Amino acid sequence: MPFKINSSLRSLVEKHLPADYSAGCVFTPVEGLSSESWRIESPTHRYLARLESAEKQLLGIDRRRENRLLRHLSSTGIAPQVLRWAYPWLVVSWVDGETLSQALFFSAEQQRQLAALLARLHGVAPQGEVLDIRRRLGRYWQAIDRRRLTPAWLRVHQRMMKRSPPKALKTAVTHMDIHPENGVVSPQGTRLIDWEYAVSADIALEFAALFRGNGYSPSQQSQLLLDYARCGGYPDLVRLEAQIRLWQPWLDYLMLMWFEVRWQQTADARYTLWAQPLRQQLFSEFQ
Ligand SMILES: Nc1ncnc2c1ncn2[C@@H]1O[C@H](COP(=O)(O)OP(=O)(O)O)[C@@H](O)[C@H]1O
Ligand SMILES: Cc1ncc(C[n+]2csc(CCOP(=O)(O)O)c2C)c(N)n1
Repeated sequence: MPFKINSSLRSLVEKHLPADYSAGCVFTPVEGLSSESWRIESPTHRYLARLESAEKQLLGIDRRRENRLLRHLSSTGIAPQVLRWAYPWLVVSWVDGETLSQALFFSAEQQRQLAALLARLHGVAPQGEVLDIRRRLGRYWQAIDRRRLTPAWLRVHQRMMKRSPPKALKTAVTHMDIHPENGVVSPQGTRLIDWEYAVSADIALEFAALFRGNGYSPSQQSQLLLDYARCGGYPDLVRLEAQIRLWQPWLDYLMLMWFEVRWQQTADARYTLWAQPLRQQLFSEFQ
C-alpha cells in the first residue's frame, strides 16, 4: 500500500528541490505511524524532512530554532546540513552510515570520539535564546494529565519553580538528546543526528542529561570528562563535575515531566514506567 505523503511536502520538494523532483523522488516515512519524518531519495541525493507539529511544539521542539542552530553548526561537520526550512517542514541532509548500538556507543573508541565531538560542539558560541528550564517545565506542567497530580508532586513543582537554576558555567550550543541511536558512524567520523532538542544552554546540563539518560557509571563519566578536557573542552573538571551535580534535580524533573507529557500524548505505558523511579527519588528528596 503506498504511504500517504503530505501534499505540502511534495510541493515543497517540487518548488525548492526541482532537480531532485524531476529526476524522480521516493518518499518513505521513517518514524512509524505518525509519519512526521520522511526520507526523500532521488537518484543523486538523500534527505530527511522533519515536520513541525503541535505535539512536538508542546515538547519544546521548534523547527525554526533547529534550523538556525543547524545552520550555525554547518561548518563543524558534526550535524546534518539544512537544505530548506519552509514551515512546517525542515529538510536536512541524510547522514549515511549505521546508528550506534549500545555496545558500540560505550566502546573506548566511540567514547573518545564523543568527547572530541562534544569539545568541538561546546566550543561553538551560543545562538538564539538560551534555554529557560523553568519556562520549559512550566509548559510541560500545563500539558500533563491533571488526574495524575498529587499533593507531593505539587509541592515538588512549586519548590522547583521558586528555585533559581544554577548559574551557567559556560553557555554554548548543546545537543541535549545524545544516545546511541542518535550517533551515526559515517566515513568522516561519528556524527550526531536528531537535533530537535538542541539549544544554547550550560554545557554541564548536557553532561547531566547524557550521563543520566544513558546510565553512565562513575568511571565512564570520569573517562569521558577527562577526554573532553584533553580535547579542548572545559578544562576545570572539579568545577564541571560540581556543576553537573547542581543540574541533577533539574534534569531529573525535566525527564519526569517529559515522560508524563509523552504518556499523555501517546498512552504508551512505558513512559509511566520510566517516570516511576524518577518520581520516587525526587519526591523523597523534597520531603
Ligand atoms: N539526518 C539523518 N541522517 C540519517 N538518518 C537519520 C537522520 N535523522 C534521523 N535519522 C534516522 O531516522 C530515524 C527517525 O528520526 P527522527 O525523525 O529524528 O525520529 P525520532 O526523533 O523518533 O528518532 C532515526 O532514528 C534515525 O535512524
Ligand atoms: C532541554 C531539553 N528539554 C526537553 C528534552 C526532552 N527530553 C527530556 S527527557 C528525554 C528522554 C530521555 O530519556 P532517555 O535518555 O532515557 O531515552 C527527552 C527527549 C531534552 N532532551 N532537553
